Amino acid sequence: MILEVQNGSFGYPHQQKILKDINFTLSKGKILSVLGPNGVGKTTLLKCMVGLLDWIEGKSFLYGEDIKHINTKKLWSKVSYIPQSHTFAFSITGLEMVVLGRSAHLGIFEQPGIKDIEMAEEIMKQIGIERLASKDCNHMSGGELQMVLIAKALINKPDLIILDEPETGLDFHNQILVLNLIERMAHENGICAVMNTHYPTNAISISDEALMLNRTGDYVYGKTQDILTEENISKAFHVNVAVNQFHYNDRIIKSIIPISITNG
Ligand SMILES: Nc1ncnc2c1ncn2[C@@H]1O[C@H](COP(=O)(O)OP(=O)(O)OP(=O)(O)O)[C@@H](O)[C@H]1O
Repeated sequence: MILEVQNGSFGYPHQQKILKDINFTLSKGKILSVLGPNGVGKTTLLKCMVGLLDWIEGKSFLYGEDIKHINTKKLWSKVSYIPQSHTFAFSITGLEMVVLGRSAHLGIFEQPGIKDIEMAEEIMKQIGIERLASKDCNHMSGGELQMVLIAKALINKPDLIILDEPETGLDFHNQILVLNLIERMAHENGICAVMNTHYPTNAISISDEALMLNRTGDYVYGKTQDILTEENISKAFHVNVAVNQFHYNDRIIKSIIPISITNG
């Protein structure tokens, strides 16, 4: 077991709890999708699970060790976190951004060296984004930047990657690029991934497990196909949906289509 959350509850100061008694486990090479309506607490959950916010009650464990007791440097050498919004107040190239991902492995005053730069070049080559090495991150498209940020996460050689809405705002081509990459890093390289997503169809296409939050603070968690049902989605989002399944070449594809707002 790589990540485990036990009885996690959280609310921001002077506000009601938004996460109540969350429990889940994540094994090597598995992908967990977190879903739920806007503002329900998905980003908050990602932050709590890796100790960026403190659970009010409950705990997170990495390899069985309470995350609160893991030395920061050690924790961030095993975990990479890619937040949702990306704006940079300074000019930074794709290669420099990827090299920054090595920081958890460097000493406090240690500068990245030639080895780190070579590693960054290698990772960028592996995922097919060498062309972005000298491009300013502030001038990249959403899809290009997302791939650079995933490369930055991967150079850390993490056991767990947390991605907050990695495919939001990307066109179909870039969504597939990013999702394929997440799937490869998990299912071929054994890295665990937790991703927030607003796209149930994407969750169903790559994730092994799903956790869906709803506004009452309740949630459902389990195998993706058992969780992303018409009934569960309708309850969480107050929308009638149709879950379709069809064959495409030798694959079975599932898609989830929103139909109408539910009454009440
Ligand atoms: N630092 C904060 N202080 C107080 N309240 C906050 C803070 N950050 C988020 N919230 C509130 O907590 C709730 C959950 O926010 P969160 O960003 O976790 O939701 P989300 O499910 O990720 O939303 P979205 O799908 O819109 O990205 C929201 O009502 C939000 O306004």
